[in-house]
Amino acid sequence: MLYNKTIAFLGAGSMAEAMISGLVKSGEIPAEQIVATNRSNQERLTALESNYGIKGVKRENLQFDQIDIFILAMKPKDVDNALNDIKSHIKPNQLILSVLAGITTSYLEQNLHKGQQVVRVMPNTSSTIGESATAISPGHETADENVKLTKILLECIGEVYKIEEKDMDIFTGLAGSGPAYFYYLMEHMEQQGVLAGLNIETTRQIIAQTIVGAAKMIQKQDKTPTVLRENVTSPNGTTAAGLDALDENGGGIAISKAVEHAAKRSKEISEQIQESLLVGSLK
Ligand SMILES: NC(=O)C1=CN([C@@H]2O[C@H](COP(=O)(O)OP(=O)(O)OC[C@H]3O[C@@H](n4cnc5c(N)ncnc54)[C@H](O)[C@@H]3O)[C@@H](O)[C@H]2O)C=CC1
Ligand SMILES: O=C(O)[C@@H]1CCC=N1
Repeated sequence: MLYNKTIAFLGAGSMAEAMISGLVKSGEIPAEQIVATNRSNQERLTALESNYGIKGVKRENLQFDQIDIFILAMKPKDVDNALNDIKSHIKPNQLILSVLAGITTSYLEQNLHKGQQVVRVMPNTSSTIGESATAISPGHETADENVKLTKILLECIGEVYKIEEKDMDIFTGLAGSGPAYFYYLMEHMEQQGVLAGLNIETTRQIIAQTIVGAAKMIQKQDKTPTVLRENVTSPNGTTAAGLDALDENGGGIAISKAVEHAAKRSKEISEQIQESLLVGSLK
């Protein structure tokens, strides 16, 4: 289903690169069938070409009729310009995936053709190594075969969860932004390792393996995080001392707030974009 498809990334930043890397590494789609374009940074396109074997194409040279799947990968604030730009070049049956935080399928549908095939997608940067947790929510008129195609494509870069669009904000707070929370945690753990005299590289690998191990315990066993946490925690032992410090310093609340605020920001972006559309239509 995938092997003959051509894919164009509109936007060539971090997220596009993560997806390109994962797709190319998967071997499920030939690199030369992947195209990336951006506003004007030719150097960036050349780097993507040489690193992944894909084609970097200037926007004015993009052959829209040769593309099966477009992936919108610009910042949410640039979506208006991007949709205006592509609308006259695409057909309603061409599949548009959008990875933009907060941009709803309704918004995409309102700004593209009637019956436009759209799917909202939320990957994360672990796409780079095929380990993303990616959500998909199809548009109102998107055919089942296109949802299936989207799922097959995104399974090349990790696990795919089909969710209701109303849940996209919380998914973004958990998984789209999620890797950053773990990196933040790692930065702080690393500082302590180094402060105690460990070599930074060794410390980093120790922490990474600890996180991988904990994550795999959840994936491979039918046990809750609470049970697994309790198994680590000996009465009056080292873990209890660590967890007490987390509690005393608002660790749990901080983590909850991080997810809550990221989800809230995703919702806010939707509202702001929708508002700007309304203002535009009143002009
Ligand atoms: N970075 C991440 O971890 C994740 C990002 N996203 C979403 O991915 C999108 C991109 O994020 P990043 O890659 O981090 O941003 P970035 O700033 O690294 O890249 C944005 C790219 O879009 C290009 N661009 C802007 N307007 C354009 C247009 N009209 N046509 C073609 N290209 C255009 C820019 O030149 C740049 O190459 C955002 O909407 C974000 O919400 C979603 C999930 C995770
Ligand atoms: O920070 C952002 O807005 C994007 C969306 C999810 C992860 N990065």
